[in-house]
Amino acid sequence: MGKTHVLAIPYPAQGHVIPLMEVAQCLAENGIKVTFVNTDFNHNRIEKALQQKGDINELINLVSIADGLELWEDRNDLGKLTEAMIKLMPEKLETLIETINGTVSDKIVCIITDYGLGWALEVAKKMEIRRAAFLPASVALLTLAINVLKLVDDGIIDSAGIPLKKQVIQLSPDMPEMNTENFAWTCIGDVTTQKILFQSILQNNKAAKLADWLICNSSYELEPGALNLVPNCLPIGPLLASNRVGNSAGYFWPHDSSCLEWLDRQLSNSVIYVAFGSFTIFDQTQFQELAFGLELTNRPFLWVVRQDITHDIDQSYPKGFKERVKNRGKMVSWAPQQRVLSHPSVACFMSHCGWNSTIEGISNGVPFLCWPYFADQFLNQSYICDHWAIGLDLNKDESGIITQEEIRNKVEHLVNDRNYKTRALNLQAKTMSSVTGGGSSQKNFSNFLDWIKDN
Ligand SMILES: O=c1ccn([C@@H]2O[C@H](COP(=O)(O)OP(=O)(O)O[C@H]3O[C@H](CO)[C@@H](O)[C@H](O)[C@H]3O)[C@@H](O)[C@H]2O)c(=O)[nH]1
Repeated sequence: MGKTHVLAIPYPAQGHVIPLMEVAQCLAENGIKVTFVNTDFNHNRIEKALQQKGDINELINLVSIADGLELWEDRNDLGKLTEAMIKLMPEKLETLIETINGTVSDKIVCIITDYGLGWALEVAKKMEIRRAAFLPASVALLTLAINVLKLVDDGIIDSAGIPLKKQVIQLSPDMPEMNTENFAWTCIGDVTTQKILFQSILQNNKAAKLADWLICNSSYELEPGALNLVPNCLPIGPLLASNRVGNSAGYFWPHDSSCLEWLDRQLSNSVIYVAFGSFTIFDQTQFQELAFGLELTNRPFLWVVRQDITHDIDQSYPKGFKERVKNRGKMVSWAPQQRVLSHPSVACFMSHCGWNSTIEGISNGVPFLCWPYFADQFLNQSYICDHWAIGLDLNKDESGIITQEEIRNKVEHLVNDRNYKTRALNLQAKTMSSVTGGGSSQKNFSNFLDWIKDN
């Protein structure tokens, strides 16, 4: 008998590919064959960045389809990307499935798609294939998304998703507050982009009704309030490579593992880990101020400086910066983040608060310094600072800059007040209980697996 075969398709962004790849690895470990569909653009960089073939289970087959943009077009323009994808990808996906099913005996029995690609659920429905949606972000974000029409009715946003006034809302007392200015779609790009993203939320909400399963990278222990509002959303997280024996995969840039040896040489609980995910861009002034701030802390730091973190080709560090910080500072262009955060030398995490970074920090009991950039990151910041109280936010001065003194002061505050670390360790213990010893996420995953196998 052939193997059970599923197709997994992530939204084409780093924070979406990595956790869905983790789901795929867990399925493959349980004997499921997975066809993992990236966009051509991401497929090429993932293949290039892959360090060891063994990092991806051999039951996972990486394939790709076009995203509808030209090679040179800006994929960080999410409005443009969303429009291009919806025009071309449904047809490409359908053809891909037909081709696969026409050539192999073990036909695709189920599609697992990112919640943000509702059209893939429609394709699956049309082709009479069973379907699951995967949410790589917080369940709090999902509750916001599914309540957007109520927000329109309540006069909080207009029918295009634009806030009618600046205000703070709370969907449940057991969830963080949300500022209308920082709704996931209102803090991205220009108004045109925001309207496109809002329309896409409406379409995805509608398509989600076609899903037989909705799974997410969270846990009941972490987001009880939000999960109460969406009982059909089943958490299977935290999704981490360390839950199995293996490395994370699906990263867009090669990991520079020299930082692990550097971490080995640092004192326990001493290092500031600084990383802002895959989208954050700094202007030159802020970039330099961050460098000065790290210098001013007088503490060891590991800083991920992506090649595209500023618009300047030549990221210029302040004059003499590297000579002054010497070995106290380590800069890499991309780190094996999950392994870095589990290293005993790491004291705190200066982060953009992407959901994966948030989950990875929590799972290792690391307190945060929050520096959100866009999308759901402000909501995650509220979770971290106000709701779980495991971190501090970095505030801008009147000229809109996070100054070096602010960085130094907040680092000192966070590291010297042991309550942050204590709460972070407590949250870690609670959260990790869901993926150990038959915890709730393990049970959900096991039920999900049974459903997939039952074809
Ligand atoms: O040097 C690095 C830095 C990051 N990572 C990994 O890259 C992923 C980054 O994910 P995330 O922290 O979620 O950030 P983004 O890539 O910015 O993720 C996008 O997708 C997330 C999930 O929807 C959203 O929460 C974010 O706001 C959105 O920007 C994580 O698994 C990290 O471990 C590395 O491997 N090496």
